[in-house]
Amino acid sequence: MSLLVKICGLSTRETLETALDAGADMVGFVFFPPSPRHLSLELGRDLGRQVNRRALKVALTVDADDATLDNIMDALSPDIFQLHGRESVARLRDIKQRFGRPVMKAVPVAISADLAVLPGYAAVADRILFDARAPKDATRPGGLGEPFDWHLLENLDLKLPYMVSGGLHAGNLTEALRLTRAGGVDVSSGVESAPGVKDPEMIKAFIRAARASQDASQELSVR
Ligand SMILES: O=C(O)c1ccccc1NCC(=O)[C@H](O)[C@H](O)COP(=O)(O)O
Repeated sequence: MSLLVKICGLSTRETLETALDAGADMVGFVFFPPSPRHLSLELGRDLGRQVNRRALKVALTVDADDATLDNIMDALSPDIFQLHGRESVARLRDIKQRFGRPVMKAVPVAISADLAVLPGYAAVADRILFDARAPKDATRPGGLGEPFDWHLLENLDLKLPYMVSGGLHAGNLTEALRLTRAGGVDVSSGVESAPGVKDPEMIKAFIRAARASQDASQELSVR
């Protein structure tokens, strides 16, 4: 299974094109007004068209109601909904049934007890995204550029596909993958020159590093 690479929080045509050209598997679009990466529905529609099936479109929301999700569905037609709030297992089930799209549930991690939510979510979600738990005074639950202790996932036994995120960059993603054995990596701050400002060279460097890590892991597995 090849490593999935997600570039999240894209908000311009140029940097979206860079991510697609560099081979991102997933491109994430944030619909959460307090975020510096928040997109209007109009921009989401425009960027969504630009993707043109070259990657999976991920719509990122936080405790969004049905009307908000309806609007995002109409504008972006996401391949995956990434639910990054306090959405319950029942809410995940509702969203899957209402929109007929896979859902990726973000699970905030700071201590091992944070993993207690996994059995419930794993019964409904299609994929899990492990992210660093945001500080209590944070203005958003993700996209903060801080890692969590990847050792917390060392003994994880999860049948569901999962990604690791939180403070990743080209220089640390290999270690994150080694410790977590995640099937994908997700990044936002680590490819930005400033909050919400994606850097094309950093995007390319991250994807190069992810592919190099994937190749090295595959070489080891065939020895
Ligand atoms: O990116 C945001 O601004 C954001 C806002 C609200 C909820 C989640 C958000 N991002 C979620 C992501 O999938 C990020 O890629 C993930 O948290 C990693 O972010 P970073 O640590 O900045 O790489």
